Amino acid sequence: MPLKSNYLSNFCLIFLVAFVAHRIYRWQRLRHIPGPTSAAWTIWWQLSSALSGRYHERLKEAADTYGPLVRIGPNQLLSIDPEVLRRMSAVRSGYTKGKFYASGKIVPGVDNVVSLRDPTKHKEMRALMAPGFAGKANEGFSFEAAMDRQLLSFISLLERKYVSSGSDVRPFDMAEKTQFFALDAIGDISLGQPFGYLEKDQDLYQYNEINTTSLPVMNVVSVMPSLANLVHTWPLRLLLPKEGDQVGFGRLMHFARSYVETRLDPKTPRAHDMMQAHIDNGMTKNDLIQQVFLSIIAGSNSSAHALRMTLLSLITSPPAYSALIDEIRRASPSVSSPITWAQTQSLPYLQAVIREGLRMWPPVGGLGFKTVPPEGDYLNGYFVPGGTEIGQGFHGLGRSKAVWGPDADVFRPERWLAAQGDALRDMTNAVDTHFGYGKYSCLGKPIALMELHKAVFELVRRFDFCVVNPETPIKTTASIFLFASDFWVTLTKRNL
Ligand code: HEM
Repeated sequence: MPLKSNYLSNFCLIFLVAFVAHRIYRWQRLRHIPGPTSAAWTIWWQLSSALSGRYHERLKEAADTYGPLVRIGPNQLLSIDPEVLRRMSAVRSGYTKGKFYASGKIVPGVDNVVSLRDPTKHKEMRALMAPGFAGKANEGFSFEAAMDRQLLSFISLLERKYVSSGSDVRPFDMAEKTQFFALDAIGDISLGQPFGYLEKDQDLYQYNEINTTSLPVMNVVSVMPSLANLVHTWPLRLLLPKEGDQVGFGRLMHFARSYVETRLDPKTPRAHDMMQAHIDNGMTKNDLIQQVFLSIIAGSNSSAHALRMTLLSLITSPPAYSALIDEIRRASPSVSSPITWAQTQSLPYLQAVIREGLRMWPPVGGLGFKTVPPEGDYLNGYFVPGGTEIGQGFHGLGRSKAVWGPDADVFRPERWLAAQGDALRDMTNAVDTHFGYGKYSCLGKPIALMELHKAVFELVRRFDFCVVNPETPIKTTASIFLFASDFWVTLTKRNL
């Protein structure tokens, strides 16, 4: 018996020594890179920040304190340097997707373009998707016509139900309505039909409600990617949404499957939408189902948040708001209704507003870690060993005083009009990193930019907005995407 307990205590001792030695080894690998002290030892700093709902702000504070390359975990760094972000994702870069991307898997065991970490498979999937998202297909498949239909439907909803006049005051939550618009727009563009959010003016199948409660879970999984595999195993997977569910994500899964089966049925007539381009390009049924999920999740949360934060910034910045109204007033008689994408490109103040909104409020909160190639790399004066993971700090970059100057926290579209030459090019490159870059760049960027330019122009052309709660105009939470609620506004008709 004493012999047995001796074995056990020796085993425990060896385990403890090995554990401590491993921790010390991990700590010393990156000890030359500054960061919060506790972050260097465990992932608790990341996890507690992610759980706080203010992860983006905690990361920015860390970068403000420690510099553009900051250690946020035992093997994790964060970069807010636009050059580093571009270097990591450049087409020929040796960096690859980090473990973070496991959190992008939507259905257990099935990869999509976001979760695919193998560089060859990811490249092949992007090639399959590219024609559906490409500018040429945009024309052929009338992306702009679909966007216009849903923009007019959005305006019609606001005119029908929410115009205030005199003592008839009709406050409404613009956070919710922008989500409805973004969902119907991406539905019409990618699936050839809107989901009906704008027509019904309600959260169909509680999708939004469940979306906003499950995104924080994805956020935690993104900090602890091993959880992604764990939650997909029995018995935890019994808690995950299922196709038979009547609400939320399970309902979406059922919709995606039956929608794709109908589209693949030889009796279904050909359509003019992104899905048709994917079918024509030879995507499998499983890949097509993933496209439906991606369109809804990646295509609605980000655009909706960018739109609502740009609107909020505008209506709470009187000089910018009046300058945009002036530009719209001058342009109005000569542009179509809704304004075309091409016409928006001749309105410098509108373009400056959209860039400034994206700069200050990047809608993607997930860090999209990339793994440093085996030979290591030199970044911001530090040697970073191979295998280190580096996250993309979009919020910190958008507010970096080193990049934007001392007024980085101020919504001032004029900065885009004043800049010229190399300075303007650097600013544009920096804000563009909010869409990712190179081999990992956002495939929906042209759709998002079209949506933002058209919607801001047409909303401000028709309505005057006012926040209802000046003390807390909106509530936001950081997760894989930033999301919002309680953006209470009133609007009155404007005739330009
Ligand atoms: C303002 C709006 C948007 C922003 C800021 C944005 C930003 C991003 C970012 C940061 C990434 C990841 C880059 C990385 O992994 O390093 C991404 C990927 C992606 N986005 Fe967007 N996005 C927006 C709108 C959209 C829309 C409307 C769609 C349409 C469906 C879309 C589809 C995608 C897809 C498919 C990917 C995966 C690309 C890949 O892994 O190769 N996004 N986006």
